[in-house]
Amino acid sequence: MTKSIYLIGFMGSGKTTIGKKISRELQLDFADMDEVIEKRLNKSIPMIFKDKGEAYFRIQETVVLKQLKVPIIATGGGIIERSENRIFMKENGIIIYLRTSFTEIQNRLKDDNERPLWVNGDSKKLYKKRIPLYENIADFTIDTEKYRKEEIIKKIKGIISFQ
Ligand SMILES: Nc1ncnc2c1ncn2[C@@H]1O[C@H](COP(=O)(O)OP(=O)(O)OP(=O)(O)O)[C@@H](O)[C@H]1O
Ligand SMILES: O=C(O)C1=C[C@@H](O)[C@@H](O)[C@H](O)C1
Ligand SMILES: [Mg+2]
Repeated sequence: MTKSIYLIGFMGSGKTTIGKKISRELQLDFADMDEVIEKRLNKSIPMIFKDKGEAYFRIQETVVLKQLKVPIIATGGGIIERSENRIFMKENGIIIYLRTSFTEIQNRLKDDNERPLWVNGDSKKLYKKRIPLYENIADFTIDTEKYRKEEIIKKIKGIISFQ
């Protein structure tokens, strides 16, 4: 594999969960961008947002995106916000969008307090704004409500096997 697989989608779409499982099953290196940022700054995402603000987080996110060279990458939900990130992913990888409805995300994240923009922001508005961005850059789209996790993983493995 020369290109990375970038998993994209709204918060709670399963990028981290699915990415980790695939990398384990295929024994391919994996990076979760949020985890990389947290380790680098030695701070949790909520603390980064609280202490430094979203703009600072977005800068770190772009730096990490450009440095990571591993086969499977779980991005953060906001990776598509910057056009710079979208161009980079398009040029350097295969982009897989894990499509999930807002209702299902509400269900999955009902007890979450680790995602500042989910907890504090207008998440419905954010969701509506981002959907076209995910859709427009995706090379492949997988509906995470139509398929079980195992089936999603199988589909992604299929995509990888063609690279
Ligand atoms: N396909 C799925 N079906 C049901 N629940 C799921 C599915 N994928 C993930 N989940 C659950 O949704 C929650 C959020 O998943 P996860 O952390 O993988 O999302 P994410 O896309 O990485 O979010 P973020 O953008 O905030 O990093 C977890 O509790 C996870 O178990
Ligand atoms: O959707 C977003 O903007 C975010 C999603 C998470 O993965 C984290 O990257 C952070 O909480 C911001
Ligand atoms: Mg994640």
